[in-house]
Amino acid sequence: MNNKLLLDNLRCIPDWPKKGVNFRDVTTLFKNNDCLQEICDEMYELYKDKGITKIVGIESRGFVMSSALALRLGAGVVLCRKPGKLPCDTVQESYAKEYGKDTIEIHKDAIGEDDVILLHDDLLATGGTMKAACNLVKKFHPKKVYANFIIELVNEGLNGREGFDEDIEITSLIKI
Ligand SMILES: O=P(O)(O)OC[C@H]1O[C@H](OP(=O)(O)OP(=O)(O)O)[C@H](O)[C@@H]1O
Ligand SMILES: Nc1ncnc2[nH]cnc12
Repeated sequence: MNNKLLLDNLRCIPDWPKKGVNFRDVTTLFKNNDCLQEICDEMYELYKDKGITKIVGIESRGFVMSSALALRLGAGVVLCRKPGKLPCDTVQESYAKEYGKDTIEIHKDAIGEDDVILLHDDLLATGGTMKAACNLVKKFHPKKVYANFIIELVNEGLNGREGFDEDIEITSLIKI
């Protein structure tokens, strides 16, 4: 069920960063402690029994709740970053974006075969970023991979949930 507190506090900016895009600005949830608590509580309920050992936060808005939830779950945090930002050896994955290509990367020693991974980002639009992150994490052969978003865009014809591997369990807190 969609959460009224979160929906009421989420700012939407029409035509940003370009005409036709309704930008869902999660910073208006992050700045509000009631919303932050609510997001953390809901995520905790979803994942408290899954044995999550590491949360992989996707740059940059995925970093915020990753660390809050990791502290609550007793898990670690791994940063999934845009290229050239991580200082040590990395494993990379490239993916197609609306215009051109992009790449994300994770430190080579960040994940092991015993890990149960929760990937987290603020928002699912086309799903390109998260599908690439799933492919990247699978290169480490963890025991299990989950994916979570605060916001899932379901009414814009983007079909972001399509194309994920079937073994990835996906959740979102609010669907718009
Ligand atoms: O489902 P998709 O179509 O891949 O879009 C979703 C991605 O786009 C946004 O990030 P952005 O690239 O704006 O990066 P930022 O968080 O660093 O601003 C958002 O935070 C997701 O990571
Ligand atoms: N509509 C949207 N709002 C916020 N972030 C996005 N990333 C991709 N599409 C977005």
